[in-house]
Amino acid sequence: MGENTIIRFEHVTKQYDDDSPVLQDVSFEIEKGKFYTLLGPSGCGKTTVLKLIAGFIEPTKGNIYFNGKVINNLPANKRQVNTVFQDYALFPHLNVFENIAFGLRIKKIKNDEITRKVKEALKFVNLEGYENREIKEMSGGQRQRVAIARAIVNEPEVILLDEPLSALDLKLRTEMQYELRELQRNLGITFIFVTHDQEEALAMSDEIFVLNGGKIEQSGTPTDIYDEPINRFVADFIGESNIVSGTMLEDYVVKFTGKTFDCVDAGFNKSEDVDVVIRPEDLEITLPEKGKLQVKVDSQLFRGVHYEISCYDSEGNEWLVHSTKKAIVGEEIGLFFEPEAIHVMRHGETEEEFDKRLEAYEEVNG
Ligand SMILES: Nc1ncnc2c1ncn2[C@@H]1O[C@H](COP(=O)(O)OP(=O)(O)OP(=O)(O)O)[C@@H](O)[C@H]1O
Repeated sequence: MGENTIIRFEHVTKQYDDDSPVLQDVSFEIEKGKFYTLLGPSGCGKTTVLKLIAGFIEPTKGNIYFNGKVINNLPANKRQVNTVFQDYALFPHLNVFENIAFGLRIKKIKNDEITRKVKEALKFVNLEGYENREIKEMSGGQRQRVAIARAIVNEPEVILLDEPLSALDLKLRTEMQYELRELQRNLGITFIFVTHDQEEALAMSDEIFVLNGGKIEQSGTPTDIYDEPINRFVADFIGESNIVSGTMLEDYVVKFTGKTFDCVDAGFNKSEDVDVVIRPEDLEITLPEKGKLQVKVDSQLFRGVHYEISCYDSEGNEWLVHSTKKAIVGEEIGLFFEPEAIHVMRHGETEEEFDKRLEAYEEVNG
């Protein structure tokens, strides 16, 4: 365990009743002072991970460590963790000041100390002077900030945020993404943020854990995960992708859509069936004879910065292209891409298997 590790999950399984486990043998480490995001589709177990960290539920198997100590059964109020809920869970009958002061009053902290701390927390979330406002007089974004102030006023080591931006409209949501990120940097507290919105995860996080069906599919920085998805699920879930089936003929040579291409991937079995990913922004529109693939333009949407162009090859695969150049619907065009744009993935490979394969390859090939 690294010296900066604050939370560690060691083979954690969570099962409710006799149902199949909602988390299965999950292991990961959270470091101090970073912004983490748990990303995945509805029901994949994100909230369950948060509840285990907060102490609202206990693991069925495995261990959870906080600063090196097992905390599996430690009551929630004994943990250095505060949660910001999706619906903010503010007290409607208390004003802003009393909402934020609530936890401090329970801890029997002196009045002048409470006033100082609440004011400081309000300053952090840009709500100075709002102490006496009623909750019902606050907008969605302001309530969000009160909820965050209520969490940071306790000076926890970790703040858990369960889809805290999902109730906000798009513009406010984007503003709050910046604010939250800034706030986390200024406070230096570990944030663990839950979302099913991949763009939000990419924009905000130091590290992302991609969850699916109670397991972590991949973890890494936003660029790691975007540029090197390890399997079809991650590629499909993070950003838009063109994913086709292919065959790895030998190291650095892959075949798909009936053609052979140079690529930068290696370490597969000879003639292994693989999934091939190319991101829409890595495809360039050109003349048919200059393209590596020949396709027919099916439809086109203007997206502000780029055109989103949908094309089909002769085998019926769809190719999505993001281009600043316009295409003509119904026309034959060529698609050009560099070898680096091709990402080859082993069917259903896990992160552990991926790392092992790479290690084994590097051992043999240096
Ligand atoms: N108390 C419970 N008893 C039984 N099953 C539960 C309980 N809480 C959650 N589950 C189940 O566990 C699974 C994971 O739920 P969880 O809330 O962790 O998912 P999530 O990824 O946060 O989903 P969402 O994005 O929809 O909130 C779901 O299938 C859910 O129905």
